[in-house]
Amino acid sequence: MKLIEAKDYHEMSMLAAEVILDQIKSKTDSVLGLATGGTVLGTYQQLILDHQRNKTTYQHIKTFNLDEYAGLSKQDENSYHAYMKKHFFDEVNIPSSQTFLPNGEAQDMKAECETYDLKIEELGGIDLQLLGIGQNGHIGFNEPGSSFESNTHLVALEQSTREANARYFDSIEDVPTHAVTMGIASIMKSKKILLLASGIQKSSILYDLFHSDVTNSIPATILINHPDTIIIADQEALSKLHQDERKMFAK
Ligand SMILES: N[C@@H]1[C@@H](O)[C@H](O)[C@@H](COP(=O)(O)O)O[C@@H]1O
Repeated sequence: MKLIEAKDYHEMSMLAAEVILDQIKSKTDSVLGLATGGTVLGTYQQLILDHQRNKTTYQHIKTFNLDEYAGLSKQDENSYHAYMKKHFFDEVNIPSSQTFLPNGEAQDMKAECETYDLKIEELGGIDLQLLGIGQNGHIGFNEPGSSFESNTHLVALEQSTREANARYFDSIEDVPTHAVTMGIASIMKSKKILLLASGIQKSSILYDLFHSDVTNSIPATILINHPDTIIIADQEALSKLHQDERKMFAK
């Protein structure tokens, strides 16, 4: 795991966009694993700005999102389908036939998950997976206790996760209780992983991430076993780590 320290949210987003653009430039038909949430919004904004200024093309890019709420229609403004369309897909020249998200309304969820994993494999696997991190250490929606062997599956969301995401909904009761998420094994198969963290609310989990052994009670700790993981975090998110520790992890 290589740590890159950013001054603030804006710098984190700019650095993250650079990593993604390097990937796209080195392989114009890259398969990108994408994330939702507040942390990655600025990164999408930077990619859109670059697309407008430099005409970087997404014509041959394929994308797979990490997760989707169960039971929300694609049109629901809180669905991750709607988030991706609004904040990224509609703003770059990516053909919609090349963007994939789990279907949270699938009748047969097991079949949906299997098909999703197969599709990723069929397109050659994920070259670069973008990740945020939950305050409880979840990646995607792999909550504490998730198996490291899991592929795409249906999960029950922790109350704390529903509370953290309630800010987007009218009330906590409206936050779905379940979601479909790529599993930890699916995420670990990505050739490269880019995890972003910003803000004081992520400082405790980042401290734990760098100090804890690999444990499924903090799912993100598995990332230390991945050969090519970059973490870009801002100063607030790193504020519980000593300067010397930050230097050590930056190597
Ligand atoms: N399922 C998403 C994750 O993919 C995201 O990384 C995380 C952090 O969200 P945020 O960036 O808004 O803090 O929580 C959500 O629940």
